[in-house]
Amino acid sequence: MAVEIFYDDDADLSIIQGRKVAVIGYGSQGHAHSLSLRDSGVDVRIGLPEGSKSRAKAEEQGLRVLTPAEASAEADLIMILAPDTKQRAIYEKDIEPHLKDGDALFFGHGFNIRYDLIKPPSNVDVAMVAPKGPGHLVRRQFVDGKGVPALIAVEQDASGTAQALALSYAAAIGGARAGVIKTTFTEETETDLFGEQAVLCGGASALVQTGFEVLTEAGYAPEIAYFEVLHELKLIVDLMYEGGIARQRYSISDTAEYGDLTRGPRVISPAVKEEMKKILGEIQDGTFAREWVAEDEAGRPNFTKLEKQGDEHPIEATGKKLRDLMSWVDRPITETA
Ligand SMILES: NC(=O)C1=CN([C@@H]2O[C@H](COP(=O)(O)OP(=O)(O)OC[C@H]3O[C@@H](n4cnc5c(N)ncnc54)[C@H](OP(=O)(O)O)[C@@H]3O)[C@@H](O)[C@H]2O)C=CC1
Ligand SMILES: CC[C@](O)(C(C)=O)C(=O)O
Ligand SMILES: [Mg+2]
Ligand SMILES: [Mg+2]
Repeated sequence: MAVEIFYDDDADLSIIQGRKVAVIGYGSQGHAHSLSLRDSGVDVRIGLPEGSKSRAKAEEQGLRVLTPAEASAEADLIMILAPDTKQRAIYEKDIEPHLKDGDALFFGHGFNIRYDLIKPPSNVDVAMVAPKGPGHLVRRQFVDGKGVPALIAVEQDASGTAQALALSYAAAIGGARAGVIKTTFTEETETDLFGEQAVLCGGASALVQTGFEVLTEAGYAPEIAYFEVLHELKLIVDLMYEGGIARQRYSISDTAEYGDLTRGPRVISPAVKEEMKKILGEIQDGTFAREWVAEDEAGRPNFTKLEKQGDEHPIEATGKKLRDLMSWVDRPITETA
């Protein structure tokens, strides 16, 4: 089925400019949405708990910070940009008691609706604006006059105008400069989880670490291995981003292209594709969501252990040393990261 793609000309910015928006959370996505909404002329306030380390940052950046309950009570559109595993508790304690007829409840990812963790009342719009990129780059691209594409979805259309509202919000954070695709909470959740697990984060990180290990274990210099499998990956992916895999193949040598065509399928073998299908199945049947929610409730023991192992991988120390010598990389992740 053909998708519907919307651009700035299809969006009416005045719709979101007429709302009182509360952004709950001020992390990767929260800071990007809030600052870009404000820069687009939207009345925005931030909801953060009293002890949150992000309060000072949001205030320094000129935003009004309230508690999540105060922000929800004041607003008529509430965007939840807290961690997925914390959203249900925040919703029940700080948001649900303040929902009024005509309010809108927005999400940046469909996890809590797709897996029935949050069940909103029928008198509010429930919609999603999910940028297809990390929050710090969503903000950086907005500031640079560009935009990260976004998905919008409407789960519940109490007002009859929820889609126009979601599109207006997406335009205000720069998404409609690049393209906004209409989807469902289910499609966004399942494709997003699959993308981050199998390709963008899980697949790419494991590919880079494994390539580094193979080279260094064979006795090659870690610095050369780093440049080869991590630093240059960005340059190769830049070509894919600009012109697809064909542009990448146009720019590389024919020796590289022959290796790409013949060896690539051996690395990403049919067994890898089978494993990817299994991972997708675990997302679709809720296994991953149940595992992640239980891991979080248990205090994240496995997450913490694996994160530490990743931080201690030798590629990190090698990379830090080399990036310190390149003034244009390793910019701090700040407002315009
Ligand atoms: N990271 C990304 O680029 C993307 C994320 N998303 C989605 O966006 C949502 C937010 O993710 P992300 O930006 O990564 O989250 P982060 O972990 O970066 O930030 C979470 C924010 O929520 C705050 N927070 C924690 N607990 C509470 C609470 N009880 N009440 C209010 N605020 C709270 C945190 O405060 P403190 O600073 O004090 O810890 C922090 O500011 C998720 O649904 C995610 O799936 C979607 C697309 C991409
Ligand atoms: C790729 C990871 C992501 O889905 C994103 C930045 O889009 C996330 O959840 O952070
Ligand atoms: Mg994503
Ligand atoms: Mg995601």
